[in-house]
Amino acid sequence: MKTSIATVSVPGNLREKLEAISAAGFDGIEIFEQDFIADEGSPRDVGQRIRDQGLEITLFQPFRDFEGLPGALRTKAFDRAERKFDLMQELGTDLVLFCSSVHSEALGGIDRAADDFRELGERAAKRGIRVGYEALAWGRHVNDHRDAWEIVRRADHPNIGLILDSFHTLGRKIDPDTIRRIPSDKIFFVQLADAPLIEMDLLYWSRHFRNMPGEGDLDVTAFMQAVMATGYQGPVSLEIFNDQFRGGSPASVAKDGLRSLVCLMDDVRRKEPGAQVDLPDMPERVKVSGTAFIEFASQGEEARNLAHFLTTLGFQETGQHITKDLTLWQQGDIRIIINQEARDFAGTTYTVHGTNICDIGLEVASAEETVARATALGAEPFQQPLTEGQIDIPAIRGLGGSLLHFLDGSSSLSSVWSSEFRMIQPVSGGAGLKRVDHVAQTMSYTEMLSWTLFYTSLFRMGKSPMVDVIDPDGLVRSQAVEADGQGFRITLNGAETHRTLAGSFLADSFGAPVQHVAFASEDIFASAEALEEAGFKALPMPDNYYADLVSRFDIAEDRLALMKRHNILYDRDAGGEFFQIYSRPFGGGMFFEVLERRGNYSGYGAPNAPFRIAAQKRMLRQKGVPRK
Ligand SMILES: O=C(O)c1ccc(O)c(O)c1
Ligand SMILES: [Mg+2]
Repeated sequence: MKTSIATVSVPGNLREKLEAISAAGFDGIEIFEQDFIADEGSPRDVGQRIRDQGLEITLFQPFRDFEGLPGALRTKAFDRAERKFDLMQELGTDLVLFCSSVHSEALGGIDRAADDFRELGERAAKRGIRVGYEALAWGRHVNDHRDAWEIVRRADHPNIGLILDSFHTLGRKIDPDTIRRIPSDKIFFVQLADAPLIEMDLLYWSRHFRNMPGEGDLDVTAFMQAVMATGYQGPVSLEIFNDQFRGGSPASVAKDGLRSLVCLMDDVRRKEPGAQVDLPDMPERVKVSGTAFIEFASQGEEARNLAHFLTTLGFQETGQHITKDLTLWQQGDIRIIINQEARDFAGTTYTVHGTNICDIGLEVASAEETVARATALGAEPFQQPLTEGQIDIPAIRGLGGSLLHFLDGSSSLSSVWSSEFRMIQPVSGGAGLKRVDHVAQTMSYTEMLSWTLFYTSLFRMGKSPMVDVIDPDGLVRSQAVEADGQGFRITLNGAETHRTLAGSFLADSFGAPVQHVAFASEDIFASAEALEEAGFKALPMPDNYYADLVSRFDIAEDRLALMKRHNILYDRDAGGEFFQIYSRPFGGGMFFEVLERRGNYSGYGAPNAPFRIAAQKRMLRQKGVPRK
C-alpha cells in the first residue's frame, strides 16, 4: 500500500513539510501547487529535493476551471494545461488532478466536458501524463463523483481517469457504495479526509475543518471499503485543510496522518474481507476496562501536602514499594501512587512540571497487544531500568510525555501489587469513593484532535460531541473519549488562551498532562458527610448558583439545603441525574472531583462548568495566585 499526503495538510514551509512527511514514514506526497510556487527552488530542484527525502510525487494538484469553457477561454485553458504539463515533467510526476470547474462562464453538459477531457487525454498521452478528474462538492456543474465518473467514462481515453475524495462524496451525503461499480483501473487516485459534522457552507467547511480519518464524523471507513472493493491498488493519500493543523507542529501533524491512515486501512481490511491491504498485521483495538492506578510525581513538602489532601478525601496509605520511594494510597477500587523517586521518570517530570500525574495505569484486555498495536500505529513504547523484584509492566508514552502503563489479567501483571508493595494496612471504605470516573487532560486547542485520535485508534473508545466550556476569560473546548463499557473515560480540554483555568494550568505547569481526576461515589450525600469528617474542604459555590438551580429543577427543600451545605453541584439529562463536588485547587492548579451518576447520566456537568471555574479562579486569587 502506497501511503501519501498532500503538502497542504502539513504546516511549515515546503522544506519543513517534506522533512516531517518523510520522517513520519510516508511513501509519497501530493504536491499542492501553492506550496511549490512559494518555494524558491526551480521545478527540477524541488523534484530532486522531494526524491532526496525518499518521497515520490504521487500527484500534482490542483488544476482549476478547465472543462466546459467556450471559445477563446477554452483555448486558453488548454494552453494553461500544456504549461502545467511542462512543470510536471520538470518536477518528475505523471499524474495531475483537475477539479471540477467553478468558472462563471463554464457551460454544463456531460458530453461537452467529456469531449474536453478526451482532447486533453490526447495531449497528455503525448507527454506520458495522466489526468484525474475530481468532483468538488461545490463545483458549478459537476459536484458529485457519479457525474465525474460519467464524464470520465464518456471521455473514454486511457490517460483520463477519476479521482475520488472522501470529503466531497461524504460531505454531500452521497452513498459511498456507488463507488463499488467503478472499474478500478479508471480510479487514478484516492484522497481521504474526515470532518466534524457542522452545518455550514461546503467550501468553507472543506477548506477549514477537514481532519484526519477517525478525527471527524464522516464514515471514511465505508468510503474506503467501497474503493478497495473495486480492487483499487493505487496510492492512499490524505488531503486535509485544517486551521488547527496550520498552527500545529509539522512533525506531529505528519505523524498523526500516518497513524490515521494505517488505522483506517486496518479497519478497512477487517470490515471488507475482499480488500487487499498490504500492511503488517496488528492486533485490533484493545478493550479498556478500568483505571488500575493514578501515579503522582511529587517531592518533599509538596508530597506531604498531597498525602494529607488524599487523607481528607478518605484515602489511606495501604502500601509501600519494596525498593522505591513509592507509597500506595487506596479507597474502594481506586489506587493512587505517590512517587518521590528523584532520579527515574517520575523525578524527571517533577523537575519539569512540579507535582503532576506522570503515569496512568489502565486495565486492558491484553497489555502485550496494546503495546503491539500502539507501536504499529507509531506510538512510543516506554522502558526504564527495573530494580530487583520489579515487574516489567508494558508502557507507552501518552499526553505531554506522560506514561500509560497496561495491566491485564495475566498472572505476572496482576500480581504487581502483592509482589512489589509491602502492605501496611487493609483497604477501607473511606468516604465511599469507589473508582476513578474520569481523568481530565489539558492541552492546547491545536493538539486536541491528535489526542482524540491517539485514544480512539489504540483502544475501543469512542468520542462524544465536543462541548464548549465557558471560562470567564475564554473558551475551553472539551471532548470526552470513553471506553466501550465506560470503564475508563477521559475528557480532553483544549485551551486557546493561557487566561482560562485550563490554559493557565498548562502554562504554569509547562504542559502537565492531567488537571483533574474525578472519583465516583454511589451516595454523594454520605460521601459529602464522610469527606467533611475527614477534613475535606469543598470548593465553595455561591448562593446565586443554588437559587438558579431551584428555578431550573424540581429539588426538594431539604435536599437543596444539603446540597448547599456541602457545595454539591447538580445536573440532569434524559438519562438521569448528576451530582458533583469539587475540591479546592492544590499543587500547580490541579484538583479533584467527587461525583455520583444516577440512572444513565452520560455527561460531565458542562452546564455547571462556568460557575465552578469562576469559583476556582476566586479561590486561586484568594490564595494569592496572580490573575494573568
Ligand atoms: O478546496 C479546493 O479548492 C480543493 C482543491 C483540490 C482538491 O483536491 C480539493 O479536494 C479541494
Ligand atoms: Mg481533493
